[in-house]
Amino acid sequence: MSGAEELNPCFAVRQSAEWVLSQTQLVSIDDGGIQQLAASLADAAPHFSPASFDRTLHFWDPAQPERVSQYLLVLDALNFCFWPQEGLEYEHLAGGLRQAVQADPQALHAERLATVDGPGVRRLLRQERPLPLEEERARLLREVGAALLDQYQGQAANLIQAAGQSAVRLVRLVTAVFRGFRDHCIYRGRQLFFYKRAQIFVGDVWGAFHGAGLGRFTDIDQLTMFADYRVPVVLRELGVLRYAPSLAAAVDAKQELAPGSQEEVEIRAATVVAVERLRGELQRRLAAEGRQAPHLCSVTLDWWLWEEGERNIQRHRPHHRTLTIHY
Ligand SMILES: Nc1nc2c(c(CN[C@H]3C=C[C@H](O)[C@@H]3O)cn2[C@@H]2O[C@H](COP(=O)(O)O)[C@@H](O)[C@H]2O)c(=O)[nH]1
Repeated sequence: MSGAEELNPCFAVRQSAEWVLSQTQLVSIDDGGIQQLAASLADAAPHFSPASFDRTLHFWDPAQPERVSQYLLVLDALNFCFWPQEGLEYEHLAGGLRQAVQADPQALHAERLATVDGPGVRRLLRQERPLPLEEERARLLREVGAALLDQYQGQAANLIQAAGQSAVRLVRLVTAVFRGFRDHCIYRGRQLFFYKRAQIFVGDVWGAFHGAGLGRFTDIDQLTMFADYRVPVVLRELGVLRYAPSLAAAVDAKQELAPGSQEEVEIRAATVVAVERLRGELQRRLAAEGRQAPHLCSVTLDWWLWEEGERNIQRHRPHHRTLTIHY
């Protein structure tokens, strides 16, 4: 491994996931499923674009890039573990925060974030009932507010600019500056990295700004997919991921899987590797057909898979359940 790779958190995610997959007993990747899914996506992939990012659900104002940046960092500081509350979904987080910023442009000012408490986060998202892990969400926001004030004049936009248009550098900065984004674990004596919220923040900045201005990155293709709890469901339903009977029974019975357990780690790692292999297969197919797919990358592939999950949410089997701040 070269020095540069040692510094590359996205490489660390790929390497971690590949290592886990070399040991897996509970989850396997069906290469026939990869081939089939790549064939079915060959017509859509050339149209993948950062511009598919939803600017109506999310806060967007072309005149306020700083405010958009602050919104996206807060969004992805809180973008985890909705499932303990029946009916609570990502759209309530994105939409609630958007309304908060539209109602009060200072709602996400770093000073406000640095002093927020649990009920304050609930009010920010316009939720009536206590949020899952509500005090943790408040602690994570206080950490973001304090660190922004300490190092970036309170502005997420300054943090983004400090990365010099490198997605890899921005993942490194986010995981260096904010403890809450350090999505890693020790498994069988090894440190494994997933960095889901740090990477999805970079993906969301790229998407919100349609790959221009603050959202311009020269290496966005370095990001991996975002190891959440939705995309594994889609890959399982599409015959790409196969669960051992014991794991399938636990997931389908909605039993909680402990963070860092073999079950949870194998699901997350296999999802990362499967999407990397799917991307490679799609790129090979399109190149062989002489077709261009300028924005085919793990980010746009991830978004397609996640939205495929949203489209089929009623019919798909349950997602795995891990109580965590990471995804
Ligand atoms: N891998 C991946 N995970 C994603 C997203 C998003 C939303 N991204 C939007 C922004 C731009 C794109 O166009 C997407 O529309 C949320 N999540 C994760 O899902 C879970 C919530 O699910 P549910 O309970 O159903 O709301 C939770 O862990 C959340 O962190 C994604 O894109 N990729």
